[in-house]
Amino acid sequence: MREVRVKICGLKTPQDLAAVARAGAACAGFNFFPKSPRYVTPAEARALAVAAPEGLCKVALVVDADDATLDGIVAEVPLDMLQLHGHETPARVAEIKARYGLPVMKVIGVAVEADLAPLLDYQLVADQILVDAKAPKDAVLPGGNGLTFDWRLLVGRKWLKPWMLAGGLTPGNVGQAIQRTGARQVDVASGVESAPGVKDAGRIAAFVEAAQGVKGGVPILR
Ligand SMILES: O=C(O)c1ccccc1NCC(=O)[C@H](O)[C@H](O)COP(=O)(O)O
Repeated sequence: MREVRVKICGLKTPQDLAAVARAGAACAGFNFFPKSPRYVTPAEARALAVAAPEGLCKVALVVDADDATLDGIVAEVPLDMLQLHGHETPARVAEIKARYGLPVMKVIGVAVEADLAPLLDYQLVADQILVDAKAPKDAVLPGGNGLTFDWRLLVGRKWLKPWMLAGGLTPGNVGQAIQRTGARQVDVASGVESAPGVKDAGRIAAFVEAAQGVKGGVPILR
């Protein structure tokens, strides 16, 4: 069975990038949501992206971004994927994919089974799906809140596109999350930090090791 791919989201410094590369993560995420403690400007993200080792997938996280914002990011930062973490409709996902010619990963926030209803429509237009915990109504951030959701909602699901699991993952629970859901890709932001927006190289290494050390990855049926 192939290795679990890990994405570490919200990198801000060259030290973060070095830790991610050293740990053997597959993807690095740059966060362009201005209210986030993980926010980077396009210029800051560019400096990190150009220094990234070959083969590290560079992902831009945006939230309901308009064309002007996306134009600025895509023109400045060498990217491999766009992560849409807002309320983008399937039509908007298709529009962004066509406009920039980059693979697009659409995020679905999940708290209850009904939240998974739009999955089919999004799988028809996006290249990948990221299943994350749904942010509470009063949350400032639509993601990166360190919340988990009921992983049993994913068990036995048929997927048309590659998908990634996120939401409250940590070095301590990622192995169990992979075993319970059968995820082959995982994403983390706050679970590898010492404070909001401050990545911890030791936790990054421990997370990747825990994710890649899982044997079997067979979903446990309800
Ligand atoms: O991390 C943020 O600050 C953030 C802000 C706005 C939208 C999304 C955001 N983060 C998304 C992620 O980094 C992850 O994909 C995901 O939400 C998991 O976060 P966490 O539970 O902290 O691991």
